[in-house]
Amino acid sequence: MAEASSLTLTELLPSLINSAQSLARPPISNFRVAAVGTSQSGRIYIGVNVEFPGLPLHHSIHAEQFLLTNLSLNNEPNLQSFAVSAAPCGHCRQFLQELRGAPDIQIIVTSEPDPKPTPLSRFLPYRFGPHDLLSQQTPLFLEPRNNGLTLLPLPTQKLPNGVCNGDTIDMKLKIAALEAANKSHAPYSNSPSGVAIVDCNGKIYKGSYVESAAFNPSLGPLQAAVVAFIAGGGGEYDEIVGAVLVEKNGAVVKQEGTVRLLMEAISPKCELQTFLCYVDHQSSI
Ligand SMILES: O=c1ccn([C@H]2C[C@H](O)[C@@H](CO)O2)c(=O)[nH]1
Ligand SMILES: [Zn+2]
Repeated sequence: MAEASSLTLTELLPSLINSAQSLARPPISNFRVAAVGTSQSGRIYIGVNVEFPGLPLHHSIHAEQFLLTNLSLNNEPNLQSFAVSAAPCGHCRQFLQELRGAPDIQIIVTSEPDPKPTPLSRFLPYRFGPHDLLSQQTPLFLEPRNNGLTLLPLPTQKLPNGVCNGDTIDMKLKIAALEAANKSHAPYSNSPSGVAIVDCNGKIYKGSYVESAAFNPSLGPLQAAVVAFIAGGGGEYDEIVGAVLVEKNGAVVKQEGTVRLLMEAISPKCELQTFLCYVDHQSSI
């Protein structure tokens, strides 16, 4: 499309915003936000906002967070530029800092009178970010990582109340959740986690927890799995019939309670099981 209209990929992105907006799920605000971005691979990804009635607003997914999660699900190594239907909020400007080279990401705000690519550094000068807390060597979000987690319990491990390591849930779902936890970007708390959900057709969607250096804009693992569900063509949330959360034994950040809360709000009949995992130091990078 870009070639046919003699545009660069970045210049093409605004023309995709309207159709992407139709995928937003904002039953509280009725305000549809779409973000459409491209990576160095030249593929184009969308993001939309998602709101959950019956829960506090901080459970919402912003369009820009959806876009970054979508890039991660597709193993894209970076985000070059994106168009967005309204100016990115402070929370999203902060969340974008998790990417290496964040200041150079080009943003086009299509609601502006004269939309043109503007670097993120103009939207958020004096940035606080991963460089304030991590060493240069720590992988950032979208960079390859393996948290080296395994489901094998230590022989002396006693499981907390309500958590069982039984085998009633499909092994495939459990392995998918472990894979998601191994990809989780949680360098600030060292508490990676992942969720896998399965719909009534047996299709599995994975979501990895993503932390922000500023903590509050972090995105939970079930939110990330919901992004995979929507981006993967999922319909109503009550089609989600099974879910597994994998989180680290003894982690300082725990997801169980919050994941259960969100799951009960979107698909009350869905069975959710939590499994603890352990670090295998030999396989972590
Ligand atoms: O940068 C922003 C700002 C707002 N929203 C969404 C969040 C909520 O669903 C709605 C109203 O704030 O718009 C985004 O997706 N991105
Ligand atoms: Zn935002």
